Amino acid sequence: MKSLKIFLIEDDPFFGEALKYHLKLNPDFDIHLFKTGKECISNLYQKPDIICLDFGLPDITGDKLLKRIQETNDKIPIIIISGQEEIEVAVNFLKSGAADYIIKNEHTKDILWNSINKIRENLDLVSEVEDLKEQLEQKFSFEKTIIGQSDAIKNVFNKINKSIKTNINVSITGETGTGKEVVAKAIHYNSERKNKPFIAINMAAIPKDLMESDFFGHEIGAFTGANTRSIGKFEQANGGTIFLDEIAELDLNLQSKLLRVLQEREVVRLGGNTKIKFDARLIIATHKDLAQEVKKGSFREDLYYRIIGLPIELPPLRERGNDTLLLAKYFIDLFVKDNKMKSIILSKEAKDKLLKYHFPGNIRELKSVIDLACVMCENGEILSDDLTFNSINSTDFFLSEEKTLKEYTAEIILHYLKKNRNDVLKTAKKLDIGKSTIYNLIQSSEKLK
Ligand SMILES: Nc1ncnc2c1ncn2[C@@H]1O[C@H](COP(=O)(O)OP(=O)(O)OP(=O)(O)O)[C@@H](O)[C@H]1O
Repeated sequence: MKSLKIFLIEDDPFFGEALKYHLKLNPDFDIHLFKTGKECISNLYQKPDIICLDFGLPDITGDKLLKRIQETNDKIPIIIISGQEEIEVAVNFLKSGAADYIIKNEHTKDILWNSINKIRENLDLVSEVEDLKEQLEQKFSFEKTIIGQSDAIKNVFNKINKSIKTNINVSITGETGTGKEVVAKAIHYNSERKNKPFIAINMAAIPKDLMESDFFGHEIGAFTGANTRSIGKFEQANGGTIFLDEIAELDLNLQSKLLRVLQEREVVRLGGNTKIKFDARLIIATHKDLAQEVKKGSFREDLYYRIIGLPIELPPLRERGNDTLLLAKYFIDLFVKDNKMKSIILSKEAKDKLLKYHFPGNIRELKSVIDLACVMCENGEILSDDLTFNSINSTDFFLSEEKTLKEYTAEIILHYLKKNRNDVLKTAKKLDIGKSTIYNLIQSSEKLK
């Protein structure tokens, strides 16, 4: 715990020393005793945390000294110690910004002790809040935390910068693990809404029958088990940002309800009839091609146009070139710091291996590969063998077989044919090829048997 610098201004040497002696019983209190107001002012450069002032000093009255201190720094809590018992005097001091007013008597030292401790608790809270604010700002000053220097990521930074100046809806697309949520948070925490809530909802993670109540809230008795009123996520996000992740998973019924809510900018809780206004910026994300979903009929066209706003496309990691190595180094440094380890570097072979791999799980996968490599490596260097790829995406394996394009094509057609129970017409339509291509393929594979 940081020690507390306390200025004690008291002209009565006996009383001053007695207070000093008592307060010094707390080893965290760093007491500086002065006998005059002038001494106090000329020592303000030492930045005291608290000042305890005697009301009747020989060179200056308590109220004047209070003012002089406040002119230099109005944040320092000042405790007035006075022989005057009139309530009016105390009230005037408190009105002028004194933190406390203590009467001089045999209890002064104990009351002062408690008063200082209370102020200290407050100061600790204030500094904790300041620290957290600073951390938050650092956390989301996106150029420092969204790592990358490729043209692709610079383009993303440019779009983030554009979006934070207005309230435009933002739609973020990209494969899993490309940083869609990171970008959504960066927009929120760098916008004017940063001190209001950021509420994220993942459509793929909420059971369909709970979604509506989760979005819009419910009143008591709205459905079996609704024993309490619940405030929905849209209401919670008021003034801030609502992030709808995996929006393509929303069913058509909820899509139309969402459209209405976005048009009217108000929600009605389930089982209620009051319209509640809300003001939240909308950011949506999906790994699917929404325009394609509209074409397929699984996503409403009118909702699509309402939410699309400023589109930000996050490229897969494999298209970000050297960013893979920058990110790898960033994750190594994080791991080393979190685990209080000595520094670790990547060998040339390990770098080559990372650059060759195509990371279907993108940055999330890179982070887990690096974390494991930091644990496995020896002598502070990650070698190629320390990098283990546990990709569950079978495309890697499929492509690693190195067949000809004709062979791959045949394999794909046969796969879909089997999936469609040998329905040639359906398969041809799905793959957008002529049915004769499929018949020819079947014939030639029959011949091979
Ligand atoms: N450019 C980046 N710099 C540093 N860390 C990143 C970057 N992009 C993503 N990350 C990290 O990668 C992980 C995955 O990011 P995030 O959850 O934002 O991805 P996502 O696209 O929303 O994934 P999903 O589609 O699966 O929800 C997180 O740990 C995030 O902090």
